[in-house]
Amino acid sequence: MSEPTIGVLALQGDIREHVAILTALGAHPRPVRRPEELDGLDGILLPGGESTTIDRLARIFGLMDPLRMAIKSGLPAYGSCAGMILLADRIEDGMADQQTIGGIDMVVRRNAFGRQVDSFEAQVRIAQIGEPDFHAVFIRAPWVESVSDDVEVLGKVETGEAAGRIVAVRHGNLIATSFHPELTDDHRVHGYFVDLAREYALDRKEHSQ
Ligand SMILES: NC(=O)CC[C@H](N)C(=O)O
Repeated sequence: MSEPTIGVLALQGDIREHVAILTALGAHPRPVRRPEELDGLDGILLPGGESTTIDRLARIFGLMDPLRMAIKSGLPAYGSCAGMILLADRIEDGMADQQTIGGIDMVVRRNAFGRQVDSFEAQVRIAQIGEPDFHAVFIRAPWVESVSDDVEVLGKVETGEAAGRIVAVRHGNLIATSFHPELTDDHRVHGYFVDLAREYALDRKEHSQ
């Protein structure tokens, strides 16, 4: 079976780590900086970093509308941390003119876990990737404040002060996590996304025959 080609938005943030994991999983990662680099993708990964910077650069590079169109047309996407913010239809505590790509019908609060805990680690249970719980690393992370009925909650924080907060969701072909799975050796979240991109690629091939 041919493996999916997955774009990694390469404007700012943890690009290299995601490319390495996607490669280890057998997918074909491709950095995306220009609109034409979205052509022919089976998925796109939006890395963590700083959502205001990524938004600003995406607008400068003319990528914002092409990304919106690609996602509207059904392209699978996975956003981690700042990437989660980019996939949210609405944000709280954003910068005054901050825009998102949108697609997931949810409200996400930026830097939600508070200044005292800029970063922390906690267990997250995600039924779709199985046991054991995912050991998640959060860095100035957002949380999901609320979701519409169309959004599936994939995971909540299980341990510590933030227990109960929604930190992983799926809406159609869009997945988002508050945490950074590229910083641990557990590749199950990336694997879940690669599976989604592989299915999308197969579907597209069948429909074009
Ligand atoms: N690690 C991250 O991606 C942090 C996200 C960052 N706080 C933002 O608002 O974009």
